[in-house]
Amino acid sequence: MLNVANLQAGYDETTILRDVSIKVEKGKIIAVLGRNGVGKTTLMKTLMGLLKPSAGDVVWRNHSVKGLRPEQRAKKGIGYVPQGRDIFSTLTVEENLLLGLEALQKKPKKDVIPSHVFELFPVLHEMLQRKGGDLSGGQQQQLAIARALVGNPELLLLDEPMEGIQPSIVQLIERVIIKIAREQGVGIVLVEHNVDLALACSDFFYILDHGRIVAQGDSKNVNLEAIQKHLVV
Ligand SMILES: Nc1ncnc2c1ncn2[C@@H]1O[C@H](COP(=O)(O)OP(=O)(O)OP(=O)(O)O)[C@@H](O)[C@H]1O
Repeated sequence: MLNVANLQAGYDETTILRDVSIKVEKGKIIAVLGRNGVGKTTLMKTLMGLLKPSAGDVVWRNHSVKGLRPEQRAKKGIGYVPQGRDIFSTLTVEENLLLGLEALQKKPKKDVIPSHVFELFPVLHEMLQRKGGDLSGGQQQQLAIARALVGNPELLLLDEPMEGIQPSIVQLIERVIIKIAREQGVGIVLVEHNVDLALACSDFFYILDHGRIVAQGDSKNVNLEAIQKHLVV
């Protein structure tokens, strides 16, 4: 589904990502691991089109999306939940969710939030009229993921969705990620600091170090000792 080949990207004159190649198959969860500042968010931004690569290609369903803007990529089925949630705090939960419809290729005649989103995150249904900014951190994170799901993505980019969230919500988000991958065939790229958590809910992992992929493999068959040197500070 997603084929990233020899990607190079960064900010102004600074190159951060070098020769990064990753693949994401339908219904598979890919974890991207690495210490602070190694380029995980830069990779996500480049996949979404917020940063322009200086070399390499991003191929989505057999077509390069390198020249497409973020909203064009969203319409092609790529959903993005940035680090730090990024919900609209002055809009209600319902208004935030309705914005997710903008990502649909064909907008429905009537603006309706698909009910499966509330099955995954029941608390959002109870809080439809509450302002986004008045939700707890965990609720805001659920709202951010739910808003991306309203756009019916086939690929979901999640940048540290469990960061700073209480364990029960972490478990809920983990269950949701696995469910949408297995049942809806959504491919997922998950950036996550907690190695145990990332490996437990992913199928395949990549480790970034200084902007390069330095290790990769099957998440269920990891030599933890071998990867530790890329992860400990
Ligand atoms: N807007 C920017 N302009 C210039 N440099 C940036 C910018 N954003 C990030 N960087 C730099 O790019 C490098 C990679 O940052 P990035 O946010 O991709 O790392 P990360 O692996 O996601 O880190 P973390 O785990 O802390 O979120 C860092 O050295 C960072 O300082």
